[in-house]
Amino acid sequence: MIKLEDLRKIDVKGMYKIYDEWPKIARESYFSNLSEINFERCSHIVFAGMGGSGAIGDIFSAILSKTNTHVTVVKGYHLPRTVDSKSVVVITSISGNTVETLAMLDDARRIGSKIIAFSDGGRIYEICLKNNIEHRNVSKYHSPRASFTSFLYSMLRVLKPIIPIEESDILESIENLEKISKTINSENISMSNPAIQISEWINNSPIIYFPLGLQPVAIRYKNSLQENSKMHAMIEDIIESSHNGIVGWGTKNNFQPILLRGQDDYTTTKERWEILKEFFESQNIEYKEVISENGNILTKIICLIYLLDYSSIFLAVKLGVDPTPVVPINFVKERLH
Ligand SMILES: O=P(O)(O)OC[C@H]1O[C@](O)(CO)[C@@H](O)[C@@H]1O
Repeated sequence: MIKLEDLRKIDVKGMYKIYDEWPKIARESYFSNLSEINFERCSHIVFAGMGGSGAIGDIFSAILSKTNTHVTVVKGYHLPRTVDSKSVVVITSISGNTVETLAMLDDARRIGSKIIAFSDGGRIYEICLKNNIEHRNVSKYHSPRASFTSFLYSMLRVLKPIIPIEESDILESIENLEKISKTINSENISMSNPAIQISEWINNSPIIYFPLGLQPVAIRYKNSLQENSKMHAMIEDIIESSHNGIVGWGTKNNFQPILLRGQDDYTTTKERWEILKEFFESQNIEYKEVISENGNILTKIICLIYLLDYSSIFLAVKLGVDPTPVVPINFVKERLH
C-alpha cells in the first residue's frame, strides 16, 4: 500500500498539490478574464500541439465529433494540405518553445490561416506579439502535463465563438470534477480512493482499451503512465482490436488489460465489451474495468483523466520512481537542432 510519507518524500509541493487543485483551476480558468476570440464560425479547425498539448486537441476532436465542424489534430512538424486560409489553426504549447509546434505555427503563417495561439510565454508568445497574431497567455503549473486543466478550460472560454459546445456541459464537467476530487486526492491514502485502487492493481504494462469517444482519455493515460510512472503502455480501440490486437494475447506476455468504458456506450460497443471480457475470462487473464462518470462527453473525459492521471502518480510512488523528471525526453531535446 502506498504511504503518505512516501508521497511527501518524493514531491510534496509539486505535482500532487496541483492535481488537488485541478477543479479550482478548471473553474478559475473558464471564468478568467481572457478575451474570447473574434473569429467567425468556420468549418475546419486544426489543433496543433505535442504531448499534453496535443491531447487537448484530441479532446476537442472528440467533443466536436457530433457537430458539423471538421477537426484535424496535428502532432508533428507540418500541417496537412487541406489547411487553407479559411481554416482556424489553434496552436497550443504550454512552454511556448516546443520545436514541432513552432514549425506548425510557421506553416500556418505561410498558408495564411486564421491563427490563435495559447502558451505560457516562450517563443510562441514572442512570434505572435511581433506579428500581430492572436495569442492568449495561460499560466503553467508545475509541468506541461499538470497544466492540462488550466489550458483546456481557458481554451474552452476563448474559443467559445467558434466551438459549438453548450456552456451547461462545461459547467457540468467542472461540478463533476469537484465532486470526484472529494475522494480522489493526495490526502486520501486509502482503498476508498479509486485512483489508489487502480495503481494497486497495476503490476505490469497496461493495454488500455477504449471506445470511440474516449480515445483522448486512452492517449492521455498512456502518456501519463509513460511520463509519470516511467512504464510502457499501449492503447487499443475496442472495435478495431477485435480484428488484430486480440490475437496478441496468444502467447504468454506481461501486459494487463484496462477497459475504459463510458456509462452509455453504443449497444454495438457494449456487445464488444462483453465478448472481450468473456475472452479474457476464457484465457484466465485478469482485467480491470474503469467506468466513466455519467454526463456529457466533456464530463466523462475530464473526470476519467483526473482519476487516471492520479493513478499514474500513485503508481510512480508504488514503483519508487519520481513522477516529475522526464530525463529521456531531455536526451532527445538536447540533440534536436
Ligand atoms: O506543451 P508544450 O510545452 O509544447 O509541451 C508538449 C509536450 O512536451 C513535453 O514537455 C515533453 O517534451 C511534454 O510533457 C508535453 O506534453
